[in-house]
Amino acid sequence: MFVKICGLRTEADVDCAVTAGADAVGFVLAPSPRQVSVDEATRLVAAVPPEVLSVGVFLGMPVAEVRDVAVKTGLGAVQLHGAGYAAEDFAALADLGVPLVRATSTAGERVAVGAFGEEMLILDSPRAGSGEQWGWSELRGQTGRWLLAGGLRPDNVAEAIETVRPWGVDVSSGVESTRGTKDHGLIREFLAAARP
Ligand SMILES: O=C(O)c1ccccc1NCC(=O)[C@H](O)[C@H](O)COP(=O)(O)O
Repeated sequence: MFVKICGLRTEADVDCAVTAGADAVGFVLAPSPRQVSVDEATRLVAAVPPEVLSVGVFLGMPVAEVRDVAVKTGLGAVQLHGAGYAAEDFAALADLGVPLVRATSTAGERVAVGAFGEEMLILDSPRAGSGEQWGWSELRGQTGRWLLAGGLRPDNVAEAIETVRPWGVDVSSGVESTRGTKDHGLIREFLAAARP
């Protein structure tokens, strides 16, 4: 089970997630209680070992700017949120050689782009990063490399995996003590629950 822990803001967060076994860590470069600056992201990405994917999360930033940030920070993947990005935006980024991940805020927009060498998809809640659950228990037949996101927590992730059988899972709110502040115990609990 591929596990992404998103919204990390400190080196201690990165160390905790990596040590607990996360396959990917996310840094939010968009308005959010978890937002980090480009300089902070550069410092955090440098703390991520090569076997763990560092994902930059963007919402609406012009793709030329996303490209510059990806190059400057050394991000391993770019997660473009929302429906505002067109196919040509991905083409503009593809020559970066940076895997692209497009998150969709509703199960209806099943947009997948190349990532991790293969197509990848994140099916998220209508309000990304909100901690809100959505109708993922109704999801059937989704195949390929896709992550389930939206309202996951240590106490529901095992059931979500059993019900929906995703390729991976992605969490932010469910491993926080307060919005924007990661709880390292919850990060460890989530990873243990996702991989019993
Ligand atoms: O996490 C945010 O604050 C955020 C802000 C703007 C766009 C996307 C954002 N997060 C994207 C993620 O990948 C989250 O991990 C995902 O939406 C799950 O969030 P949560 O329901 O809080 O676990």
